[in-house]
Amino acid sequence: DSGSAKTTPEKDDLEYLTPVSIGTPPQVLNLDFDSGSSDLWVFSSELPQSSVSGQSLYDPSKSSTAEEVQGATWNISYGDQSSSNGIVYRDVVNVGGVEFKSQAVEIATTVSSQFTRDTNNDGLLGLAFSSINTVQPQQEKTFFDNILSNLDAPVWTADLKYHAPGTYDFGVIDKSKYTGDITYTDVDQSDGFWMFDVAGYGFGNSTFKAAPFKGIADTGTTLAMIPAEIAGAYYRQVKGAKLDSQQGAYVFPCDSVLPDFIFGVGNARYTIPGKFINYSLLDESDPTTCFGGLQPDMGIGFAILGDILLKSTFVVFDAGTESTPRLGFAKK
Ligand SMILES: COc1ccc(CN)cc1O
Repeated sequence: DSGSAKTTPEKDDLEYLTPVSIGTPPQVLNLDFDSGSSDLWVFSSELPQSSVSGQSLYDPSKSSTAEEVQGATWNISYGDQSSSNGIVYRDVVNVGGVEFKSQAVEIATTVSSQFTRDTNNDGLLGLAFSSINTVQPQQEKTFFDNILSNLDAPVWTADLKYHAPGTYDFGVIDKSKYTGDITYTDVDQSDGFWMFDVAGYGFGNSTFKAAPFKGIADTGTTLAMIPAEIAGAYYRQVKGAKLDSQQGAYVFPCDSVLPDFIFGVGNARYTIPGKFINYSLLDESDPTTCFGGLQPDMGIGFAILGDILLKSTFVVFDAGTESTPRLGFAKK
């Protein structure tokens, strides 16, 4: 098997939403594919109306193939302090033509306000490792883990774009989506994430600094949260940039010309265009102050390489066969 699904950015590339068919007849929900978590959960007919503001709802009672997983519950919280929880069904799930007949579909009975306010986001499809799936008492597998043995190649790929639709592919590495070679690097999955070594960094006219740091490839995080000293050095190159203490984030004049940010994987070097790092207005009411796409990580011990970084490359999430999982990066 192999398949391809179009993924479409919300405003400012806040997140990328991908249509997923669930149940019989198919109910299509737009989910946020998240390589930083491992639960497939959806807005559902079991939610109180006060928690729903336009999202599409999965209703298991309308699916002839839905089966409740008796006694199973889930409860998840994310880095941005948002959270959700509920109960579990199994049903057929189809992503870009690749189908799994008994995927755990975690239906929300509670969602935090950030999700209620996120009106086009109907839930998340986790693509980190199944070891951090939150279903109890019996942990469930991610969609990728479930389909892995049927895929032509043990991979999924992300081709996210700046302010434009991209694709998530399963089971195939599409040569038309990248240029040059793919550079692979080993993944340490012990925390359940796609964690790898960034070989170093550079920006503007500085020379590349071979100062490795660990990071996770996280399609479900908007920005790139990097070691604080690197973020500080980057924004010192931007006239008028400052660390907004209230936000704990760097802001700068919107007309700033931001330097490109170079990151290394192995011997390869990739460029995040400065344009991507001029992420958005800080506040719709102030057109002069903008918010950076590179921000300091919160000292959690690893960087969170989200969409700002990922969208500048073609990324292969490779489960490996006998060997360890690995990540591949290519220019595009
Ligand atoms: C509030 O919205 C979200 C919270 C957390 C994640 C996962 N990083 C994705 C979201 O769309």
